[in-house]
Amino acid sequence: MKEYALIVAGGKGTRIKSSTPKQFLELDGKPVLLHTLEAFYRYSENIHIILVLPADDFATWEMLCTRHKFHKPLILQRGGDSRFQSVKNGLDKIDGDGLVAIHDGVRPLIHEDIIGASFRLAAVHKSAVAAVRLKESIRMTDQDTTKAMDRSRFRLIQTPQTFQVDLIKKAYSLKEDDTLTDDASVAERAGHAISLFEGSYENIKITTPEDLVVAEALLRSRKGRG
Ligand SMILES: Nc1ccn([C@@H]2O[C@H](COP(=O)(O)OP(=O)(O)OP(=O)(O)O)[C@@H](O)[C@H]2O)c(=O)n1
Ligand SMILES: C[C@](O)(CO)[C@H](O)COP(=O)(O)O
Repeated sequence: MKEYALIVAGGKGTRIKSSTPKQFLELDGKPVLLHTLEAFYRYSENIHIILVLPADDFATWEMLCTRHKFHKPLILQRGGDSRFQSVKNGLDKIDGDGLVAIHDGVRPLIHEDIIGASFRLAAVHKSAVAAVRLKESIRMTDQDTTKAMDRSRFRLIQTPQTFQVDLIKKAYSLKEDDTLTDDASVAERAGHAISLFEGSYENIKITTPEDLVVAEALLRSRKGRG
């Protein structure tokens, strides 16, 4: 089955408060996004990568990304005003069937084993979404009151989120809704059951400044492990 990776890197990174979008900030000597792309090519030299870049200054980001030569060229696409729009634009670049792993460009610590597991499981279950258990207690808050919750019933959801191409394209053809924060919620809204699999605590999303420090430390420790 044909395998695609749809890497969304079209955001502005407002929460990290940097003038350069966070996917292009340097992490252990190279841009965050390059770490992410390299992990997918480590998984497979034959994977088809669609890379969604910010629509503002698209030509600049395009030049930056094509300067680095991979053995298989990236398929570039313009992002939209929301992650939903960026994923939808990226899916437009896929013709025919297969499986697509949708992944945040700002999760540079993704490991090729997780990518492989997501494709294997999606081939069987039509969807495969990386998730981890909570390591802390949680409470539900409601104005002035709070209530302890059973953490064993919850998962933190990561990417990759891998789907059959036709399923996820149809799901993204429905109307955008702000409450749909990931691809699993978009597929679920379209009536599909979502299969979870074990992600990794290392697969962090660079969202706020301290995440860069943690990512740098994790990358160094990986190098130390060889
Ligand atoms: N319009 C958008 C918004 C987000 N993303 C991508 O979706 C992933 C996860 O989004 P998030 O961490 O929220 O990124 P930003 O939207 O850039 O960050 P912020 O919400 O802080 O502005 C990122 O790789 C980001 O580049 C995208 O492709 N297009
Ligand atoms: C897709 C995602 O990374 C799964 O955890 C997450 O929902 C993105 O959220 P954000 O608020 O747009 O960063």
